[in-house]
Amino acid sequence: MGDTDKAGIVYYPNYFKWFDIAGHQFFRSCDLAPSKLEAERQIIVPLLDARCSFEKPLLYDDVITIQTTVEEINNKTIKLRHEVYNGDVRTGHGYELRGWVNQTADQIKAVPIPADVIAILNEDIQSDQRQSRTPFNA
Ligand SMILES: CC(C)(COP(=O)(O)OP(=O)(O)OC[C@H]1O[C@@H](n2cnc3c(N)ncnc32)[C@H](O)[C@@H]1OP(=O)(O)O)[C@@H](O)C(=O)NCCC(=O)NCCSC(=O)c1ccc(O)cc1
Repeated sequence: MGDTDKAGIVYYPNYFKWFDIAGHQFFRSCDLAPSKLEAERQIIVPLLDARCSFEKPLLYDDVITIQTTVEEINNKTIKLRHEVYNGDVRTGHGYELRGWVNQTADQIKAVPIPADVIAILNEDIQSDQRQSRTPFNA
């Protein structure tokens, strides 16, 4: 509701907010919750790059679903692909590139993604099982 303008059309920055929420949901669904990464590994996953293509309008009262999958695993970054659906109709898609970054009192530095995390993320690439589907009200 609060995500639309007076005419009832969704305001575009909301897509990036939904991407952020869906990305966090995705990491939680893989047992890689950002709060856990920070507490247990001193790792944060800041956004380095993002993109969105807007294909169809979204209106007041539409209930949307975000489908999130791993698009790329690089040395120190992960690219998540997000697709936004209103029912069966895709209204937009894009990506978030997140860094795998060690944060200590002294420094913030990207570091190589460890093998156990690569294995978890590869499972997502190879199967449809771990796609996070997050419903929102536009
Ligand atoms: C994250 C950084 C410290 C990494 O810097 P460095 O340690 O020098 O790493 P590098 O420059 O070598 O880059 C590491 C990798 O990222 C890639 N990279 C870095 N920046 C970019 C951009 N802008 N686009 C694409 N790729 C990039 C780079 O190519 C390297 O890739 P691979 O090695 O091939 O995997 C620095 O890039 C930075 O501070 N960037 C700004 C991040 C930021 O402010 N984002 C805005 C939102 S903040 C946020 O999202 C957040 C903050 C805190 C949290 O707890 C959670 C989230």
